[in-house]
Amino acid sequence: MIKIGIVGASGYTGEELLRLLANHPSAEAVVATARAAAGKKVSSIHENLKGLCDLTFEEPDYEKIKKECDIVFMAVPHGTAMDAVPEILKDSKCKIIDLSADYRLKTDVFEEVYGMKHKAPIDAVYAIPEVHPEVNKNLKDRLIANPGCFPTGATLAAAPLAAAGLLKSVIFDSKTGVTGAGNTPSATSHYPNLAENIIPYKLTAHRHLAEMVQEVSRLQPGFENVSFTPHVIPVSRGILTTAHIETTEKLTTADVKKMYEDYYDGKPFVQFAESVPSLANVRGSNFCHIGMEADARNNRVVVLSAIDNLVKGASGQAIQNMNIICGLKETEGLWFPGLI
Ligand SMILES: NC(=O)C1=CN([C@@H]2O[C@H](COP(=O)(O)OP(=O)(O)OC[C@H]3O[C@@H](n4cnc5c(N)ncnc54)[C@H](OP(=O)(O)O)[C@@H]3O)[C@@H](O)[C@H]2O)C=CC1
Ligand SMILES: CC(=O)N[C@@H](CCC(=O)OP(=O)(O)O)C(=O)O
Repeated sequence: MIKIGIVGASGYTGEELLRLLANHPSAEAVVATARAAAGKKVSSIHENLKGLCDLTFEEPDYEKIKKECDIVFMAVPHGTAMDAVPEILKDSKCKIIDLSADYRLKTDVFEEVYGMKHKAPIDAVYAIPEVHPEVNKNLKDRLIANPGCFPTGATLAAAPLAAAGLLKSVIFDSKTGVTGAGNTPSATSHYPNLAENIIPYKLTAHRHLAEMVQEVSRLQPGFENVSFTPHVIPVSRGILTTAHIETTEKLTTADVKKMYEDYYDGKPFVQFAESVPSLANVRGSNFCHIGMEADARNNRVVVLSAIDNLVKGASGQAIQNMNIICGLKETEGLWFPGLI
């Protein structure tokens, strides 16, 4: 059994890692840290895990984690993973999968976007497995930067057209559930503000834009004509992204569909919607559902992607990456449907 440590296990992504690992045939959580909840049973905070998880929250003790764990998931806020990552990697064989943004971007871009000095720059592998199959080949990599939730849905929506070099401009318009903001209450998540409402925010300069540009331009070198606007909607989970893509040539819906089917052939977690993808069909699962239509009047394609922000957008993708770097089947512990 692969032994897992989760740093930040009292939060949403920490809970989701524990929930998914409870059913993983080859991995088990052995350490769950949380400072405020230290000493409390995990299942007293995450009551959905009663009967499934017998761990007690501990203060983070990285020397102990290094001794007891093969894989460490960092499920902590941006700017705090970097405090622990060098210590965990030093004199140990542990591999780290960091769910925060600390290792997703080049250091200078990170410092500009997140407005903080990086305390411990280290090379990491940024891994959306469907788009970066090279992760499969590097079983020696020890630090995986797990992608952001919006960039996961956005990159999956644009990747086949980008890889074909067909992008002229892309506007990602995303609707997200409230858990994307973590478990600290805010005005946006306050029920009377959000119920029966949609709240757009960070209209042109969300921090995930840099990650989207990084990933799309990796597929289509030199392409940076990307815009992104997020909206919070009154659901707890899910991100539906509408990508308005201007292409360099006119395409039919059949052309685009074929291109996407070919690109995602053999990628089990990307599936195609019969008409349009819905959040309900992917909720709780690691699937990304995609739908598309070419605009017959001009060089424009609308591509939709639906993911669960806590699963494919965070903890599920982190376990998918763990499976890959541990040489397990990519789908292990993750092969189950959405809740509808
Ligand atoms: N929510 C989402 O949809 C997604 C989140 N992410 C990223 O995953 C990370 C975790 O997010 P989420 O679970 O939502 O966050 P939460 O705010 O829900 O939880 C954060 C966790 O980290 C712990 N923590 C906070 N500060 C520290 C610290 N300095 N050292 C050790 N532990 C700390 C908290 O407990 P305590 O303070 O008591 O120790 C808590 O357990 C973030 O970087 C987030 O951006 C990525 C993709 C999607
Ligand atoms: C609703 C809401 O506030 N969502 C968050 C999503 C960010 C997130 O989850 O962070 P990472 O994916 O970068 O780790 C936001 O827009 O900042």
